[in-house]
Amino acid sequence: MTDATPLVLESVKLTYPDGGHRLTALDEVSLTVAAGELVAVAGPSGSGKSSLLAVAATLLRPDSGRVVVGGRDTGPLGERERTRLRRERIGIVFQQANLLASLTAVEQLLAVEHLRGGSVREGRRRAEELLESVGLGAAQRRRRPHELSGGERQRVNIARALYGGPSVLLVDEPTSALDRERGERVMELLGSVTRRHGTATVLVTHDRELLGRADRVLTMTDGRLARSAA
Ligand SMILES: Nc1ncnc2c1ncn2[C@@H]1O[C@H](COP(=O)(O)OP(=O)(O)OP(=O)(O)O)[C@@H](O)[C@H]1O
Repeated sequence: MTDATPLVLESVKLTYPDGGHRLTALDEVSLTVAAGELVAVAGPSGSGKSSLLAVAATLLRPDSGRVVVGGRDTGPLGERERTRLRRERIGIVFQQANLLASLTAVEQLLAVEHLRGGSVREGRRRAEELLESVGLGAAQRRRRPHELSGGERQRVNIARALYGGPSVLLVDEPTSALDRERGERVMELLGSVTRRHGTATVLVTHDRELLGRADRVLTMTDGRLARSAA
């Protein structure tokens, strides 16, 4: 493990094809996130928030600029190395909890262990502990996604993202499917998870009311990132 800054984006530009032109989704975006820091990125629909996460997750390559994870410039890495880096360093929580319908909560996490080629017995203990730490009781840990509430599913999703011990946690609209109270509780959880696990966490949302738990709030407007006035 290195103690380099977990996540640094330097002058990142990302464009998509748009008819005969290119649409600029990220316009010279720079961002540094320290271990144990929760950064929230707010901004209207289409401003580039998901694109920011996709680039930080090394799922998309920027047109220019650098994405540095744990001190390592990801630009020169091939696809296989990027996949390994993601598996070892980056936890991703998508908008909808994309859990596998036939697996219990514990098994969702064990599926990650399986991908990593690790020990299932060790994995089971870790899965139980992580699920407990995000607030899921023993009975809930045995349930399949359709037997859990939206907030509980999102907790499973967060526990699964933490399973590999990531130094970077990227979270896309974690509360969009939840009512206000459950949304606030998930935000509270993300704050405590960030501190407990020491992750560099970036959370994007269009919901400004949920930003109170963040250490820093940034605003995305037309692909540009700026410190929020409020
Ligand atoms: N694969 C793609 N191809 C072309 N254009 C895209 C693609 N993905 C996103 N865009 C465009 O890039 C811009 C930024 O999109 P992005 O999804 O990053 O915004 P967002 O802030 O996450 O929006 P939302 O809050 O609605 O999820 C938008 O104009 C969008 O239409």
